[in-house]
Amino acid sequence: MSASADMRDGTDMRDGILPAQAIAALTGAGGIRPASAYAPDQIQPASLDLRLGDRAFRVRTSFLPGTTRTVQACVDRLSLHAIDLRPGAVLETGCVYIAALQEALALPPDLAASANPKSSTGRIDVFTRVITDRGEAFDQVEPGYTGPLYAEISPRTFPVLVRTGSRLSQIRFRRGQPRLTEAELAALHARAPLVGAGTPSFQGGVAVSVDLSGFDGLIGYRAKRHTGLVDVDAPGRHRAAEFWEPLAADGSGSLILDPGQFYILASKESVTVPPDHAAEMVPFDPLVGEFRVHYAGFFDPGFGHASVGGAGARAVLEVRSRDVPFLLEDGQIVGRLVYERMADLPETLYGAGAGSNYQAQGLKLSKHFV
Ligand SMILES: O=c1ccn([C@H]2C[C@H](O)[C@@H](COP(=O)(O)OP(=O)(O)OP(=O)(O)O)O2)c(=O)[nH]1
Repeated sequence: MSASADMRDGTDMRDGILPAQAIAALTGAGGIRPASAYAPDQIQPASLDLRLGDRAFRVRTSFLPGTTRTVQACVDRLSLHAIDLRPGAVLETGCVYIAALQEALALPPDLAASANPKSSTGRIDVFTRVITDRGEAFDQVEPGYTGPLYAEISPRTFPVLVRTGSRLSQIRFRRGQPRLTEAELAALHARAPLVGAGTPSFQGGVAVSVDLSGFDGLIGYRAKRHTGLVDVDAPGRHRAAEFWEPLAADGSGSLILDPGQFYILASKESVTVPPDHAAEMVPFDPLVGEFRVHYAGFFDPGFGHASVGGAGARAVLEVRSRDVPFLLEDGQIVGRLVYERMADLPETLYGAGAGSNYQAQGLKLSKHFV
């Protein structure tokens, strides 16, 4: 019997992104090895949140292990200081940290995975990527990978307070190549619009543009500098005004992105992810401008879906300009949504559970702020 047949995950081995119940079954079969029992709501409709372990290392530089090294061997060479995360620790801006995660993997050969920051992590500009032993790319887990997972964490704007169990990243499990072709995307959109109204461009994913006309007079937020700490595990406990400068709509329909500044903006189109699909926002095209949108791109099945109270939800965009000031215009295409088939319908959709903080969102800061 093959390893994959040993590890039945409840999807009858269909190609696609594993839904929550299949992630639970994969865990039961030993394909995911959590150091302790999962936290409530740790399994999301199409992903698993990853928890920080007991220790982090401040390292001199970001790195990839390459085909021959383990992450620990690289940390042994580059570590400046070990930090105990159990009582909680502050991670400073501009520094790079590596922390072992509580979830290790022993994937069957037909399952790969990819990671992304949680949306709440991206919205506070904590740059987070997952690395594996012998890994040659960030956030990518090869089919059949057996070994530990680590998070590389680098707060860019706010210093953050984290602790053992904090959930900054999430992982999706994928069998086969479930990504929709342009023709399949167009057909799905024709059945029920994936973005707003009208016919978008489907090349390389569904085009998403930025709204700079204003939501109740606001076009977005610019992060303040030299702020206090954001406790990543304290939703609703930080005053937005201490961390963010609201950007009022001035009628120009444009915004000059200041290099080095971090912005929260929103899409012009409403976005929908049908329950039997998952989506990911990818940068539009590096050739269209010196700015980057999206650091946290997973969109859950059911996001924006009317059946779970999401109608009209916008995509929140995390935006920064690179080296030069850049003029962003209302309606400019800034990202693309890539859609993938689920291996099975998730038992719970985004918006149906208590832990869905961003269903039906407009221009929305992370859940930490009120
Ligand atoms: O760049 C992004 C990424 C995601 N989302 C939306 C779609 C996604 O379905 C939702 C929640 O994302 P995620 O599950 O990553 O957020 P979270 O931080 O875990 O929040 P929650 O507690 O609501 O799950 O936010 C965006 O608007 N912009």
